[in-house]
Amino acid sequence: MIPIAGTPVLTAAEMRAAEDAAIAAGTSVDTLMQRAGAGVADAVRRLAGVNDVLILCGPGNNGGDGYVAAARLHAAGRSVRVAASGEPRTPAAIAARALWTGAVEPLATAAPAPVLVDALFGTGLSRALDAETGAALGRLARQANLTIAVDVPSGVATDDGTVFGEVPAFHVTLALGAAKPAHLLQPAAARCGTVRVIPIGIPTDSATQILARPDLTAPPVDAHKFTRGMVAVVRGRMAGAAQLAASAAMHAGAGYVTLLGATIPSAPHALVRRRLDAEALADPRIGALLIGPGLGRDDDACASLEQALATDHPLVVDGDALHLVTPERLCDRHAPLILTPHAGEFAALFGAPAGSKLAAARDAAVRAQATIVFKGPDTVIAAPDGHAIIAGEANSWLSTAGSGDVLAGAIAALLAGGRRALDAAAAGVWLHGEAARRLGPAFIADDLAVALAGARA
Ligand SMILES: NC(=O)C1=CN([C@@H]2O[C@H](COP(=O)(O)OP(=O)(O)OC[C@H]3O[C@@H](n4cnc5c(N)ncnc54)[C@H](OP(=O)(O)O)[C@@H]3O)[C@@H](O)[C@H]2O)[C@@H](O)CC1
Ligand SMILES: Nc1ncnc2c1ncn2[C@@H]1O[C@H](COP(=O)(O)OP(=O)(O)O)[C@@H](O)[C@H]1O
Ligand SMILES: [K+]
Repeated sequence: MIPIAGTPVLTAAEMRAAEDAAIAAGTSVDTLMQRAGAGVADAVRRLAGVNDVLILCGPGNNGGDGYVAAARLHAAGRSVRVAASGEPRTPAAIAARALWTGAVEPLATAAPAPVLVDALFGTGLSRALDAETGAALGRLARQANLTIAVDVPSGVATDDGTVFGEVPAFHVTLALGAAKPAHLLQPAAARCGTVRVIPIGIPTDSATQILARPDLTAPPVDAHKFTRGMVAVVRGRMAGAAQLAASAAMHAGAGYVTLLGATIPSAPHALVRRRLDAEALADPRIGALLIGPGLGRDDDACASLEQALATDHPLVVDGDALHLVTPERLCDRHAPLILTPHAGEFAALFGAPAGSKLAAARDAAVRAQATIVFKGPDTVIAAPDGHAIIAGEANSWLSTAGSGDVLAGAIAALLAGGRRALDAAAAGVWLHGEAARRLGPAFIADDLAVALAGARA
């Protein structure tokens, strides 16, 4: 059982291709199923203790994994029963079924057990469970103390994270071979509980990875404020938003932060206030220019945005500014560019997302030739070269006004510090999530900005 941070994410088709490549190289489907079932049995043995186990087996290879796991648990002396929705239909699942010598109970009338293992459907699910199967799964899940899904909870769409009808929330999901988008994208991810990968001995490369803790070492001994990175934040109508972003940039490790468009000193005194003019924007030491938080959408906002776009600084575009640009206006910039839309801003800039959030973020990155941070309860970061990073579940108390401004400031600090755009965006999302995790419940965005420093440590 491997924790998923930093591991690859494969769609159903990519997983099938990896399995097919292993099969073409001489590993049989039955061997892969034995490895999967053995990994599941081992995990269940450790998680279930001495409690009785009920394994639900479906008609495909997910069900095959279930039969293998049942046979192995029985051989290990565990109390295990099997219930099925019908006969297995794939050759590998039929062979696996033959290894299980115990009874197979009808799913609809199966008695509950303290530990429920769902091996009904995996990556092959193409539509909603029939009403009887869905009801039985829901009933048995409610009556169990521990629920474990094999590969994915039955009823979630592997690739886009949608759910077909009612799907119980599992405690643990054992991803076979690699994590899939459904383990990270909502609403499916919330049904998965804790996700662990069960290796099945095949290479699983992918352009998509799960967010992992970035390298956040202290500045080198010879650092000075400008080598740590200078961030300039453009202030707009709602000054608080830009202040929050600037505070976040400071607490995320920028060496020098300036707020452009404000001249009256106020706390924090480390924040340098300057007029927004050509001279300030021409400062060659600016390592990242952030525009959008609280900018407004009036003529002044448009004028500020034009000024920012006329520079060749690395740029982070957030909030209102995302309503004032088009992908075509952005796509020929040469300097690094990061856009940080939430769902509404994404739709305004790129149109309603077609397909999964992952696919939509990737397409948007190509269209704007920018790194996209598509925010929400799940966050997808995508670069124009096709690489993508998905952040797992974050503290839902992040749903508070200004937390996006804090994220934009953190990303600007990491971009100014010299990271590539994708790395800066990923490190910013990680730091933001970690700060929220440390704060726990009901924090405000001001606290979140300050907590970035502790998260960095
Ligand atoms: N490939 C490999 O080498 C390995 C694969 N592994 C395992 O296999 C899993 C994928 O297996 P899979 O492709 O057989 O699909 P699976 O999810 O079991 O179900 C599909 C079956 O259900 C049917 N069906 C679909 N929707 C339905 C519905 N709503 N209600 C009723 N039926 C429905 C569909 O038939 P259909 O009716 O659509 O023609 C098909 O018969 C994967 O998650 C992993 O656990 C591991 O063992 C490692 C090696
Ligand atoms: N339910 C949630 N669970 C986890 N993170 C969330 C949730 N809702 C919002 N977030 C995160 O909080 C931030 C909100 O950003 P945004 O919507 O731009 O807020 P604001 O405009 O108020 O600053 C994003 O980083 C987003 O990913
Ligand atoms: K399953």
